[in-house]
Amino acid sequence: MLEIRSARKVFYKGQADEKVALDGLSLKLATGEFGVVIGSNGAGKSSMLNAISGALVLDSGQILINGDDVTGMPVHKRAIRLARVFQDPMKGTAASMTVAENMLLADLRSKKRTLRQGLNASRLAAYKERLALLGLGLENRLDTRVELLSGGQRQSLSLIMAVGGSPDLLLLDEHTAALDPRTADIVMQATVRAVDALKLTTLMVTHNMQHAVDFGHSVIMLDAGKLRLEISGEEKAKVTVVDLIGHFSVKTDRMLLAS
Ligand SMILES: Nc1ncnc2c1ncn2[C@@H]1O[C@H](COP(=O)(O)OP(=O)(O)OP(=O)(O)O)[C@@H](O)[C@H]1O
Repeated sequence: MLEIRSARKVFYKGQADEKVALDGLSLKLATGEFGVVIGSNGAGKSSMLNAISGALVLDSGQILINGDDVTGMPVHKRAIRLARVFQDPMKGTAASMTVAENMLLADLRSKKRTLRQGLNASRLAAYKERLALLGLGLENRLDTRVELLSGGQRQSLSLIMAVGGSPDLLLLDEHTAALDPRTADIVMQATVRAVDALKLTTLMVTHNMQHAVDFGHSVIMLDAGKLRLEISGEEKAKVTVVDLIGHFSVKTDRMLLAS
């Protein structure tokens, strides 16, 4: 469960270029809920994710994860409870290491073990099982160096590595934005498979309105640092790309073409 209470963050306060990034933002995400966050450039989406991860210190307001107030908790302590996947598929994995070695690295990071324990048979079996969740055949490529994988396979591997420690919350920070449309769809399918199988509470930021329509339990729209709209249940099942675009106060050229 995630709760953001009246989060406020102002950059360059009192100066001519003052920017209100979060303006009393409040939202709740239930345990197991997959919320998709949309909003125009500068709406506060990254600031919100950074505030949740602790990278951004709020001026006021609170962040609660599973009921615990983590507002003042340092980033490294909060990191144990959070998983985050970023835009760049090259960042979440080590290119010159194999799929299995990458899984081991993630495993050791989340469980604070030493490298001495290495890749034993039970670990390899567990990694195969995890990778199979993605539906991309990575479980059969344990000995392949990651640099030989496609961008989509690599980003999906980043995702499964990030969630190895059973986090309370998964943050997807435009994790398909750097991929071509077909690959982005493949990664989204893999994401949904993993999120469903592992019952992860997930907050995904995207500029892809079709993904916001097709995936997740709710759509959360931010505007000028506030919650502008929340759509869930039957309303979410019926919503279209055109409906979502209609709620944007600022429309980009790409959106105007799509509507
Ligand atoms: N480190 C910073 N220093 C100064 N201003 C910032 C900083 N980070 C964000 N802002 C400002 O805060 C506002 C919200 O930015 P934020 O990056 O959170 O929006 P966003 O919704 O993620 O936008 P985008 O879709 O372009 O990534 C913007 O006006 C932005 O210029």
